[in-house]
Amino acid sequence: MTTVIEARDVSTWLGDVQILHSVDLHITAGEVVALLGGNGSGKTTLLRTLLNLVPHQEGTVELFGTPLEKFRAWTRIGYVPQRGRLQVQNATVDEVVMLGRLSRRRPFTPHGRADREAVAAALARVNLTGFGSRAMAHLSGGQQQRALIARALAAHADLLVLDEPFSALDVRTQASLARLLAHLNAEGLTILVVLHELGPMEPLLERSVVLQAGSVVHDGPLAGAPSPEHTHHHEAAPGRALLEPELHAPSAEQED
Ligand SMILES: Nc1ncnc2c1ncn2[C@@H]1O[C@H](COP(=O)(O)OP(=O)(O)OP(=O)(O)O)[C@@H](O)[C@H]1O
Repeated sequence: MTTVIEARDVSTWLGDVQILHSVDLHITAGEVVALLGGNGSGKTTLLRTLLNLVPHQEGTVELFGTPLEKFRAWTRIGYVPQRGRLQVQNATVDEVVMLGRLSRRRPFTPHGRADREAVAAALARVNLTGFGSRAMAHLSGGQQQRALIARALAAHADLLVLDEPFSALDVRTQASLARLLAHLNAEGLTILVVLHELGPMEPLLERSVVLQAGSVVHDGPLAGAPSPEHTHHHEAAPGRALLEPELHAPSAEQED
């Protein structure tokens, strides 16, 4: 099995504060793994550490078998950040998806037919054909997520890393996004996704990793655990029990 992510004993400080404590994470090709945990438990920091967007002070990270410090094949990884972090509101959908092609091209060469075809094919795969000239700001939340996934597909990414892609999406949009991710996984894409609740991803998930205060407190299958929507029992699988306070808290975001 090809190892996609191998993190060992990773600790990350942001400023003076230690956020991640000796985190281990192993993901192999073709897996769908959910990263769960309460607010501030370090999920985003872990993603950003794995992608070398913040430095880690202890431990080792390998991506596709290459140490992070030496890893250059960034087109293999598509990162879909939290929507609040999206800084491309004024760009058109075509421009955003074309960003996925930038790193595949030699510097300063204009994009050619192959790039335009790759963008069109990626938009078709996420069902956004015809949306290319629209501004990102004018898309719905679900369509924005699809456009960002298309950017990764245009780059021919093998690994998709998504940070709370379902937040602020209505239930129907969540379900259709989950179907898209299932489809892409069936085609071979490995998926690491930060989730606040399992929701429509549950059938797709083989494994969950739960962070609490920057440490991994659960890493294993979801199978057999009672649904979080139907239980308050703390004998539920750790991956669920730890999420319960948030699952049952009213969420303003979901009223979007
Ligand atoms: N630049 C920073 N300097 C110091 N602490 C930070 C910084 N950025 C985030 N933190 C803290 O790190 C902790 C982990 O944050 P992180 O965003 O990784 O958590 P999270 O699990 O993704 O949370 P959420 O579910 O709310 O998005 C939080 O306590 C946060 O306040």
